Amino acid sequence: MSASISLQRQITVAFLGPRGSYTAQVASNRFGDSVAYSDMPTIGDVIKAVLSRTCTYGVVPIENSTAGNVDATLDALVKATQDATEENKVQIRAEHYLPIHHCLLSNATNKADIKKVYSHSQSIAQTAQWFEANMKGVERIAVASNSAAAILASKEPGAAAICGEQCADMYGLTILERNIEDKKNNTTRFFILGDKHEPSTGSDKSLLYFTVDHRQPGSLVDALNVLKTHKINLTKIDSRPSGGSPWNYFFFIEFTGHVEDANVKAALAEMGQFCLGLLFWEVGRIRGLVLDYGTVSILMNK
Ligand SMILES: O=C(O)C(=O)C[C@]1(C(=O)O)C=C[C@@H](O)C=C1
Repeated sequence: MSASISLQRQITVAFLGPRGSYTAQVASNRFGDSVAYSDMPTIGDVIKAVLSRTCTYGVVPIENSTAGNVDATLDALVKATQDATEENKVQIRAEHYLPIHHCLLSNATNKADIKKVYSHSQSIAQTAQWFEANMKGVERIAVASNSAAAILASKEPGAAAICGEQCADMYGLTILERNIEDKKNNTTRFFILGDKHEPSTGSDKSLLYFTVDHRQPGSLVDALNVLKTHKINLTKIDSRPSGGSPWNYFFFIEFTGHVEDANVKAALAEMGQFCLGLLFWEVGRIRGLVLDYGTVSILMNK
């Protein structure tokens, strides 16, 4: 066996399982056949597997074009940066966009026999109008993933799942409807996570989170204004409850640039004075994850 193959065999990729999830599809698109895969019951477990080095890489959904953020991922990324040590960190290695076309799968051969439908909460939200128009009043139950929903539907008469068509053969289900997503360009963005990031390539994105003094008028504007001064382009902003006192928030920002770029370094150092309550990561009271636009071959050569 060649050295490079034996090296690749040691690579393990964690994904939100069971087999057949969209996250599994992204993992397979990015890493192919020569790595080992490990399916995890929750998004938090995928991120923990990367942090603990049980797995080399992890794949998690971050947002959907119809239903918005996957909050479980944002929350678990915060937890991972808080649990990180100097040696063990989680970084975002790449992003991946997957068009999502949901099917309705069941043991039943007729939609009229379906009494309940399992799926991930994201997929329930992405098909809400279709259900209103076509299966009004049928109970929908959120479970940990779409493929977990397919397994439940395969064991229960009168149950169905919203999931990808790949689950039909895998779990012996019939495709009753295809393309039931409300928006035809429905797309989910995923992060590929690893233990470190690439050096700056000149075409990177970064994700930071921080909190500000909420009693101080303009504190968020002050923090963001630093990015403007350094000509850093914001691509996304979100907030989540900080988990500490009620009505305090973590702000998440994505911007084009890399933590090693001179203007980003300078901006983060300045932003520190407007941010509160977090331990230092690279600079200031800000924690950050660099989102590399690395290709999978770069990832696997590491
Ligand atoms: O990977 C899966 O199949 C999932 O169940 C997760 C998930 C998500 O959380 O966004 C992934 C993509 C789809 O947008 C719907 C659900």
